[in-house]
Amino acid sequence: MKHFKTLKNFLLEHKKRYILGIIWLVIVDILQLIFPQILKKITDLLQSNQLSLDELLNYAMLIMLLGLGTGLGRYFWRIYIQTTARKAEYYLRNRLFSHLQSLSTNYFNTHKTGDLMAHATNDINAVRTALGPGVVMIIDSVFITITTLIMMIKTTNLLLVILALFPLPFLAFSVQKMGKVIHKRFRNVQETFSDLSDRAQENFAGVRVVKSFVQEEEEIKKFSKVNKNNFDKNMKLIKVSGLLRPLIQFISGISFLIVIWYGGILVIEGQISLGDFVAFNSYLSLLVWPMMAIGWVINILQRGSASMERINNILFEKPDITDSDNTLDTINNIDGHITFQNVWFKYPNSNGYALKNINIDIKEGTTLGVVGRTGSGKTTLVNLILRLYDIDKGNIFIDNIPIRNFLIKNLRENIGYVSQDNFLFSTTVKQNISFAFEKDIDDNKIYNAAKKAEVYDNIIDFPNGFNTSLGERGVTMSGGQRQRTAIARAIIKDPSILILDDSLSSVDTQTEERILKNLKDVMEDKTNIIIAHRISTVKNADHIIVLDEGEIVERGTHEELVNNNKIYNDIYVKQMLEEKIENI
Ligand SMILES: Nc1ncnc2c1ncn2[C@@H]1O[C@H](COP(=O)(O)OP(=O)(O)OP(=O)(O)O)[C@@H](O)[C@H]1O
Repeated sequence: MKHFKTLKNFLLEHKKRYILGIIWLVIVDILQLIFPQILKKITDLLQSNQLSLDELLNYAMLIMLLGLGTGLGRYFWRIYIQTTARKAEYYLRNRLFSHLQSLSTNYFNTHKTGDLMAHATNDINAVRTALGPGVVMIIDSVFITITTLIMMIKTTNLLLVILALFPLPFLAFSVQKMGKVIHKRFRNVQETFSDLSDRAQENFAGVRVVKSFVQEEEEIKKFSKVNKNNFDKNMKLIKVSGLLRPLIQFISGISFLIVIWYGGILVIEGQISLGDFVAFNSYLSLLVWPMMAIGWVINILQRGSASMERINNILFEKPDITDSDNTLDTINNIDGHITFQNVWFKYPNSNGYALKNINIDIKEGTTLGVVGRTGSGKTTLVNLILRLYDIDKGNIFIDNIPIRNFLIKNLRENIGYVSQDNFLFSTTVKQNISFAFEKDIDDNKIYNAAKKAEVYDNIIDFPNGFNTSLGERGVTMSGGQRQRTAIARAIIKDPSILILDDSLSSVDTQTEERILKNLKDVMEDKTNIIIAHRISTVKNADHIIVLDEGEIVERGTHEELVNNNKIYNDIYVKQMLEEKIENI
């Protein structure tokens, strides 16, 4: 149970609700124990012909009141305990999500999204079940077992109690064992169901690929296989879960059989009254539930504890990239002078260096162009400026201050980054462009950014203009439209440093020219880094570097590099030729 320590503060804060819930639970149990005593009284009075109609009515009223009290009590303990368990679930899920947000990029490279989703759903559910039904079952079953046993002994004799209880531990044992198997099989069903929905979802999302490759039949076969797997796992589950109830009835039936046989003899011999016999049976049926509950609760607590341990493993994970003791939280504004000094960088879990001995000086207000073959280290270079990763050797300075001395939040707020994947959220176009702002901002600012990024005309053609939803339930943007929306999202921040990572690759050369012309005044007072495969994108940069296998192999202006006659010129000549062929 030590894993639940993480919830110590939450539980202390909510202990009052738990205590109130437990009080109601005990009240319900006590009321349940009175019921067999009334039955005993009625039976004995009936047998001796001493019960008047009025008295019978009184007893009936009493039974009704008891039922009402039990119902009310059950409602209240549910309100106190179950709602607190739900609160714990809410608290834990929020805590897990905000902790995951604080973890570094590399954590998400090494952990599968599906696993993280499982922690956020299955594991948190298991913890909630332990804190809700788990707590109730333990207290309820212990209290009811002890008190019922006392009442049974008081009502009849010890031998009858021992004989009647003899089969019940088997009940607890079977429920515990079968519960384990049922849970395992249920998990298998859940897994196959998630395979099933993954396959269906992928197929609908990739319907164009499926149709263009004429793979419909093949996909139907594959789906049918996963569906069959789910069906088989469900069958396996039903085989065990269907057995549980008859088994419980069988084992408890043996107890009742013993009571009827031996208890009957005691009544015939006059050692106990008929009322005692009826009350005893009633107590016995009260005991069946706690015996089952003990079996269940062992599994629930074990599962809850294992899930809490898995959640703790995430909660105790420390982010790799953090603010250091030398952080200067007073620097809010960055001018944008970026210096790389003998920088070496290797990705975690990777053998070779992705960047080797990089030296660059990008003066504020200037533009650096970065070209190079795919995999040469261009994106890695900007990842380091954003501190998505920390360098292994050398120094990176911004405004002559080591990059680690900036608050990460301040550093990133001063950078407008258009990433290569141009990820957009499934919200409206407006919300995507104003993503960096917590509050609503002036619509004109959004329109202006969209105009600068040359996407305004496309957006106003969408069904709801800037309020159009994107993603599965909205419009699907073309690659070029996505790129330009991502540019608008970055420039609206008016950052000191603007980074465009291959952000104009999906637009034609004329649109590219227009965007660059529009961005000219945006870029004028900023430090800009433009990564591109196309020379036309970077040719006007103040300084261009060529990366190859993590090293800077050429540097200079466009004219200097063309005259150099090396990699840059090769790419340039090839692209000029391609353009000429296209224009023929
Ligand atoms: N998270 C990562 N873990 C390990 N290696 C990585 C990771 N990201 C990139 N790399 C490797 O680092 C090298 C540089 O990658 P990078 O993405 O910087 O190249 P790039 O020049 O931007 O390529 P492209 O033009 O295709 O975008 C590549 O060999 C790549 O495989």
